[in-house]
Amino acid sequence: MIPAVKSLIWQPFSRQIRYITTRAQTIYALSTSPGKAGVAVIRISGNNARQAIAKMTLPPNATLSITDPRRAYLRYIRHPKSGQVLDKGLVLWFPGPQSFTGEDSVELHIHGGNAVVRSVLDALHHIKDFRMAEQGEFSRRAFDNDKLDLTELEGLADLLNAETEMQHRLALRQAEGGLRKPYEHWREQIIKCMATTEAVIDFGEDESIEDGVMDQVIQDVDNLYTSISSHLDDSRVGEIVRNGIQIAIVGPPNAGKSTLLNRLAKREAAIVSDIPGTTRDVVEVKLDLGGYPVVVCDTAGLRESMDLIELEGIRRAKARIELSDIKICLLSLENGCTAIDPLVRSVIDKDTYLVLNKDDTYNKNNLAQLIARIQEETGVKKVWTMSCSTGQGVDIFLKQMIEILKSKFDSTISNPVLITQARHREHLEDCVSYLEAFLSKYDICIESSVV
Ligand SMILES: Nc1nc2c(ncn2[C@@H]2O[C@H](COP(=O)(O)OP(=O)(O)OP(=O)(O)O)[C@@H](O)[C@H]2O)c(=O)[nH]1
Ligand SMILES: [K+]
Ligand SMILES: [Mg+2]
Repeated sequence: MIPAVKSLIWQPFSRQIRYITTRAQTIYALSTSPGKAGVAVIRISGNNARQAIAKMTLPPNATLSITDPRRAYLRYIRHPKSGQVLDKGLVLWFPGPQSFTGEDSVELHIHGGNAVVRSVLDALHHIKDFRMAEQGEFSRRAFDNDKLDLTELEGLADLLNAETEMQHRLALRQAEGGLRKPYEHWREQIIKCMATTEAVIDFGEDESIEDGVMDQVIQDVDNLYTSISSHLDDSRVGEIVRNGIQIAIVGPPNAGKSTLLNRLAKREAAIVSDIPGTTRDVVEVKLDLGGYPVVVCDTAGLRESMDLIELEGIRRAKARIELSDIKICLLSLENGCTAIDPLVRSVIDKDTYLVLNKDDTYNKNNLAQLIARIQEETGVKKVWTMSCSTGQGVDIFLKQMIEILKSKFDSTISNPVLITQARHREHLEDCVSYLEAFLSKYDICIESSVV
């Protein structure tokens, strides 16, 4: 056989064999994070997991005493070859399929010292067909054994990465099947419609196919089209909350943008100076604002410039502004906010909130008139005055910003199913376009048959 053809046939087959043999192995890993801790959990999963109990907890020639599933037994943990005691801890037995992976599993809860953990992991390596798990392998096995589907696995990964209350809520819902249930329902409906349509194509003239079955299919496809389209029409809230709400601080040079960022971050994240054009790169800070994950970006001051590096900074600022969900435009009260630079004007839109900074330098007599004039000129809904250097007005600003986030995202977050990944959105968009194509083609068929 030509070698290239042979390898084409052999390769997938050998990959398959490798997969089957690795599946037969029992895997183990530290499930808690490494480092000093009161307790560390080592998880073992696979056909021979129970051997770990026999080989690691008993003195030689003793009988196996761990019998009840999901019950904690306090035992000495020993080296399987030498019998040397490595630690004393809890041993739990989870017979498959009632375990996370669906396979026989064992958990060892030992002391969380580096040397203890390392010695137990080393000891497990001495049991035949036991090996260290690869990254994500426990979840992979749970998936292969139908314990979790892909959306639940993604939810689980998001749950582990969740840093704020909203991300936690969203991920928990998904990990518990929040997306699986509607997606599974839609899938079943689509398969039913396809099966009926194919039956009509193949046996349409048979008397066994009742009249009007295609009308029902059209109705079902129409309903599917409406539900999936409305699921897609969510202003991308799920993806925004999962990845963090992007807030850009924009404005002319020296307005105090970097001073505001540092105050929000409670550290010197960006350089502050009285030289206009100090910030060039986009400086990002992650914050938790009232449970919402937020990424605040400080950007270069917007103005006409001849300086090539400053121009590059302005280009980067504009690109980031484009991607942001919310903009905070800072103007300085130091010069009385007499005129707004056209470049700054051009980035102000309905998602922009205005902050008049350096309140401490301003004579407040005609502040109300000034705010009214700026609001009229820019059309922004909300204007705050504050002093980023003294902190005056910053707390009120933050409190009201949280209210704005709530009104923007809360009602949608309480929606039981939200798309959290771009991949889900792409597939759903494809699905909607196929349903649409089916509906429009079917219309043509009906029209031509009427003619
Ligand atoms: N009086 C007063 N000075 C402030 C206030 N906020 C910032 N400043 C000063 O204004 C100057 C400019 O501040 P920055 O934070 O560097 O301004 P920026 O908008 O980031 O400037 P660029 O990065 O150059 O665009 C610094 O000297 C700050 O100390 C404020 O509320 N009151
Ligand atoms: K500056
Ligand atoms: Mg700056």
